[in-house]
Amino acid sequence: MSTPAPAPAAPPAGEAPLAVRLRGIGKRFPGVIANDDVNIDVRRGTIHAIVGENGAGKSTLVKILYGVQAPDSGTIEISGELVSLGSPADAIKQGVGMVFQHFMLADNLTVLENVVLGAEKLHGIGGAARAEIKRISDAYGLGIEPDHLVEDLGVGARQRVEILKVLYRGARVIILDEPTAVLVPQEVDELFHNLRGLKAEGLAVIFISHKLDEVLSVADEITVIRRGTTVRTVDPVGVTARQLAELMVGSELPSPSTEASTVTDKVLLHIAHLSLPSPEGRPLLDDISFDIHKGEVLGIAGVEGNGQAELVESIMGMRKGATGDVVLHGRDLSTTSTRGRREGGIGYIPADRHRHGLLLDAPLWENRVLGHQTREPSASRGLIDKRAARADTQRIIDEYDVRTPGVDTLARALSGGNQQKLIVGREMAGAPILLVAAHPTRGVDVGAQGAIWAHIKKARREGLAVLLISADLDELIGLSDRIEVILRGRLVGSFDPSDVTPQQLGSAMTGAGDDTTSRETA
Ligand SMILES: Nc1ncnc2c1ncn2[C@@H]1O[C@H](COP(=O)(O)OP(=O)(O)OP(=O)(O)O)[C@@H](O)[C@H]1O
Repeated sequence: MSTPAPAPAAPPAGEAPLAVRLRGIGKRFPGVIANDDVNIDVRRGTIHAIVGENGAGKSTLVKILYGVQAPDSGTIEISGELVSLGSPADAIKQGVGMVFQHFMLADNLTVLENVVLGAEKLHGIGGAARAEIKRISDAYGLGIEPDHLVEDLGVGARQRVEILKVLYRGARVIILDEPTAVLVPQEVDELFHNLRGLKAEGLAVIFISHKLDEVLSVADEITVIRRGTTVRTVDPVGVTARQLAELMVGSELPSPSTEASTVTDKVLLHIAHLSLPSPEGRPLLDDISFDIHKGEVLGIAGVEGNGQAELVESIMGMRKGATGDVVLHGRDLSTTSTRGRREGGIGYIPADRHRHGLLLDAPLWENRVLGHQTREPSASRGLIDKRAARADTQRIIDEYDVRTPGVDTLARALSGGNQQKLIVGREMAGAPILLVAAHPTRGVDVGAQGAIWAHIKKARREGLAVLLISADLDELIGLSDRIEVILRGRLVGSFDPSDVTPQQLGSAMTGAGDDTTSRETA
């Protein structure tokens, strides 16, 4: 798909040749300019981070570079050659690969099967493919075994399989979309070690992240995008996270404030002996008991896949087969429907906003009503009050700074972080007694994250109880009054957030130092 290339410009002395040059990239959606004159140079052998607020246009830009979306204007050069990328297949042909945040691996297949799927022509599906996987794994220190089943791998290893898959297809430019969002600190270190290995071999790594400290520790260059336009590309040396954030938002950030505890002795949520069997035998939840008090935030730390999703869904009445007591404010809800639990006063921010949180093809005001069909202001006397729902949606848009043309925009058209802000605003709107929040700020930029924390803290001051699940350990430590660690469906340790480091939590989460570390087989 490449058009005749102009002669590549000679690289300036002392600088590596360009892997990618984006010039004047523009992309519009109805009512929104997602990219407007974006210019980025990415050199070979470097790690290049892209940062910006929610809705700034980062995903749109990398989707254009990966051939998922066509730009309205601008040019893309790969290794000095002008290219036209009509599809991901075109991008892969040009040596551009992408690792998405949601892994796309089939659990019940082996690493080898996953890697060769769709790329059988390269090295077949047998010995040659296996040898190539081993070669790549060794060359970049990925530690991947071709014959392991993907379902037996942890999150970090799955991500390395995704990276290997892209390398197997010959990528020289690798794009990663928020790769650290699901990793514990130790895994982040490993990933960064791997990324440095890729760059040492002359590859270019482009990654999007909202975690500015991480960006500063690993990137060679950082491009800041604001409202669709490149603000500047900076050298991380000598720049602070705060300065980066200020470049992102175009103004100074308020300082974060710490707050005194508001925990009372009144129990609002009482969970006793909550268990959930799995079809294979090993319980998904094993005899979990805890209380959350009025004005208390209980944080749950755990490596993804250790029961936190099941815990939340059991408390919300979404899991058949769960046993044990769920008592809210003295009322036994153990056999009550999900709707009944919500009406009883539980606000719910689900982990998977696309599956449980939003109707993507419905406008924002209908999404405001979702799950709140029977309550004011979206309903009165049992009927949906469209006008009130629209007005309240506009209030959420204003208060939570949801970047969108208006209440009639489809949820699908919002950037990930802005979808999340809408959900948080909706769930807080019902004045819940208890907020069950799974990853409330996942994919949300630092400014909006601070705003969501402030909303949660304010509600906590007013007596809200919160069950907080988060993969972001700084968030858990900063918001919680108490942290419990979940490992293989059991609560295995309790920590005081004022006295624990992310590294200590990370160790407890992986079971490091205790003899239950090895994975039990079902
Ligand atoms: N398919 C689409 N239809 C309409 N609007 C869209 C579409 N995709 C993105 N947008 C809009 O384009 C803008 C940029 O979105 P994009 O997803 O690129 O932002 P982002 O910087 O990746 O944000 P986040 O950090 O929240 O993921 C947003 O205003 C978004 O609402």
